[in-house]
Amino acid sequence: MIEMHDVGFGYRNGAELLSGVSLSIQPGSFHFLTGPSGSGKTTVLRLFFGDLLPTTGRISAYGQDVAGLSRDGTAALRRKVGMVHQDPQFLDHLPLAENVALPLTVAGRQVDMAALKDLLGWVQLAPQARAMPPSLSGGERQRAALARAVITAPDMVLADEPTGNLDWDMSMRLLQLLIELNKSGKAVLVATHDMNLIRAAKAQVSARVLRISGGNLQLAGADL
Ligand SMILES: Nc1ncnc2c1ncn2[C@@H]1O[C@H](COP(=O)(O)OP(=O)(O)OP(=O)(O)O)[C@@H](O)[C@H]1O
Repeated sequence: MIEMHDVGFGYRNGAELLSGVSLSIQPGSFHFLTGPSGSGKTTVLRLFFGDLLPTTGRISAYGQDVAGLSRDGTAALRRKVGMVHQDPQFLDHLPLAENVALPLTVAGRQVDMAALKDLLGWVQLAPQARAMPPSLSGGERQRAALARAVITAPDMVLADEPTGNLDWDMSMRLLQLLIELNKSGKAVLVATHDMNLIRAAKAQVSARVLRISGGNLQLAGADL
């Protein structure tokens, strides 16, 4: 459904970071994206999210070239692709529940309060629904970001180092949520350098592990 075709990318002020990257994300698939710090994991996710455009090559989403999308088209793509950023940001003056519902409210869509309550329950944040973001712990922020990423019922969830600052127990809770999303049919793509997280996931789901190396993607070995 979302595909990179021979994509090259470099930030304006730097050398080419990615070259000849081709990757197809199929419905219901689970991918990990790994590689050293600075290799371009976040950049790949941002390209899939329509946040960056490739310098060369093409990204197609649902049969359409992402570079040709109008503003409304990009907004529509972002409702189909949920993104959990590495360091999720919230509007600090709004309670958690309103932050989670924001992708719907900014799109002028009705918020189904029962569904919002269920979603907060799913990420185990129902008691914090009225809490203000600055009072949340790191694990609560990551779970809130995941809830916000899936409130538009996307087909695909991108997560950038979602367990980066979490202890092992909280990392496992977050991983279970991602696995549940995948089992419900969503494609999941997780950028991480945590090999233990990848091993724990592979014990439960069939996941492909891709490594960025030399600006390209390679299938990681079976040793993981
Ligand atoms: N907005 C930007 N402008 C210029 N250079 C950038 C920008 N964002 C990232 N870079 C550079 O691009 C390279 C890849 O960054 P990216 O964040 O994609 O890597 P990463 O693999 O996700 O790293 P990490 O594991 O440390 O999060 C780095 O050298 C980074 O400094």
